[in-house]
Amino acid sequence: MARSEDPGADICSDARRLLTPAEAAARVLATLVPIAGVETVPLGQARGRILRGAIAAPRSLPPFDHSAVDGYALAFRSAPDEDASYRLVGRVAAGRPLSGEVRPGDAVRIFTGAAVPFGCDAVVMQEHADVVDGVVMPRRSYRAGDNIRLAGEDVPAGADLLPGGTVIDPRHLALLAASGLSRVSVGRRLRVAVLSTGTELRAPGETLSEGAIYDSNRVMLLALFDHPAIETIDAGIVPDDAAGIAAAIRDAAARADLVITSGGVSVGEEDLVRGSVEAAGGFLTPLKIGMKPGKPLAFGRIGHAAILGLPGNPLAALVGAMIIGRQVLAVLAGMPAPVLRTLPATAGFERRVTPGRIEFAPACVTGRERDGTLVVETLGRGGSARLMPLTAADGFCIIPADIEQVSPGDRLSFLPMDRLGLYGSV
Ligand SMILES: Nc1nc2c(c(=O)[nH]1)N[C@H]1C(S)=C(S)[C@@H](COP(=O)(O)OP(=O)(O)OC[C@H]3O[C@@H](n4cnc5c(N)ncnc54)[C@H](O)[C@@H]3O)O[C@H]1N2
Ligand code: MOO
Repeated sequence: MARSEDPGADICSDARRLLTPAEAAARVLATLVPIAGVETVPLGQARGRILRGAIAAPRSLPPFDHSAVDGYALAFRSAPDEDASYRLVGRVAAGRPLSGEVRPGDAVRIFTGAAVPFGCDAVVMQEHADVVDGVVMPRRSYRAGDNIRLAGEDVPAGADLLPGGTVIDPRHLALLAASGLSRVSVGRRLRVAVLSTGTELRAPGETLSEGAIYDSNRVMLLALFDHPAIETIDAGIVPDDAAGIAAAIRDAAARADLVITSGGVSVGEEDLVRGSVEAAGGFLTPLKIGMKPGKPLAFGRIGHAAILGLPGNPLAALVGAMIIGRQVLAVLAGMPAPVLRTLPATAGFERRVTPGRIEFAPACVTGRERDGTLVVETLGRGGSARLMPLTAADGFCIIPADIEQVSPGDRLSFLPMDRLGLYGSV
C-alpha cells in the first residue's frame, strides 16, 4: 500500500487544541491511498465489492425498440396519422420477432417487451382500441413514439455504465446483468485485523478473576466492519505488556492492510499501545478529537499496514470506529468516504452540556413534530462505558460542540442506528 512519504507529519495534532472530527478525519485520510490489487468475480459474488475502474456499456439498453404495453403497433400513413383504422397483419411477442413486412396503414398485434416491427410508429394499448373483423380502430390519435421504448434510451452503447468506486448493490447487479456482463473486475478485499488490549480482558466463556471484565469491543468491531469488501481478522486479546503488544501488532500488521486496536491510547502509564507500535518499528500519532465519546484516538503505520488505535470504553470505541474508522476502511478499500447521513431532529429533552466536544448521545425517537421532524430524547447518562443505553437507542442524537444547554424544541441532528455500518447497514 503506497502512502505519502511521511504520513506522520500530516496527522500530527496540535496538542493544545482538540481537532474537530472532520479535521481529524481529513488528516488521517490524506495519508491513505486505496490498496492495490483487483480480481474478477461472477455477478453472483459481486454484491458489496468495489469497482476499481469505470465500466463502459458494452451495448445499448434497451438493445432494440420495444413495446411498453400489450396492444397494437400502428404503421402511420402520415404523421400524425388521422385515419383511425388499420389492417391487422400479424402478431409479435417478446422474444419472437415478426416475420414479414409492415406497410403504412397496417397494425400488428404486439405484447409488452416485443420488438416493434420496422415501419411501425406507435403502439396503442389494447384497452384503447376496438378490433372488428381484422381492423384495429384506436379511440384517439397517436403520435410517433407513443408506448415505444427506444433502443439506447436507458443507456447508449459506450456510455459510462458505472463509475469506479461503486460499491455494488442489487441495483448495480441488475444493470450489469442487463448489459450482458457475467463477471466484473473488483478491488481485492481489504484485510482488517482487530485486536483488544487490556490485562483485565477475558473472552466471553472464560472465567473472570477479580478485576477482570469481558472483551466486548472485539466482537462489536469485527461485526461492524463485516462487509463483502472486507476480510476481517480476529487478532485476539493482548494483555498490557509492551513486548506482548508489540509482537501482537507486528504479527497482525503482517497479515492485514489495517490493524484496529482498542484500549491503551489514553495518557496513563498503562496505556502502552503507542510505545509498542514504535517498538515494533512503526509510529502512532495521538489524535485528540473534540468529540464525546471518542476523544483519544491514534493513527499511524507499521510496515505496510495502517493502524488505528481506538479508545477502550465500548461506546467510545464504537463512535471512533463510526466517525473515523469507517472512513479509513472506505478509502483503503477504494470506495468513496462515507458521509454521516443524519436526519434533522428536535430535542424532546433538557440538558446542560459542557461545550468543547460534539456529543454523540444514544437516543430514542419519541415522536414527530407537525412538519414530520423527528423528536428525540437521549437515554441515560454515564458516558462511554455504558452499553445498555446504546442497545436501547434508535440512534445517536448529535449535540453541537458550542452550546451549553439543550432545551426542548432545539434543532439537532439524529443519526439512525441502521446508518452506522460501513455502508448503510450495521
Ligand atoms: N487522565 C486522563 N484519563 C483519561 C482520559 C484523559 O484525557 N485523561 N481520557 C478518558 C477517555 S475520554 C477515554 S475514552 C479513555 C480511553 O482510554 P484507553 O483507550 O486508554 O482505554 P483503557 O484505559 O485501556 O480502557 C478504558 C476502559 O475501557 C475498558 N475496556 C478496554 N478495552 C475493552 C474491551 N475490549 N471491551 C470492553 N471494555 C474494554 C477498560 O477496562 C476501561 O474501563 O481514557 C479516559 N481516561
Ligand atoms: O472520549 Mo471518552 O470516549 O469521553 O469516554
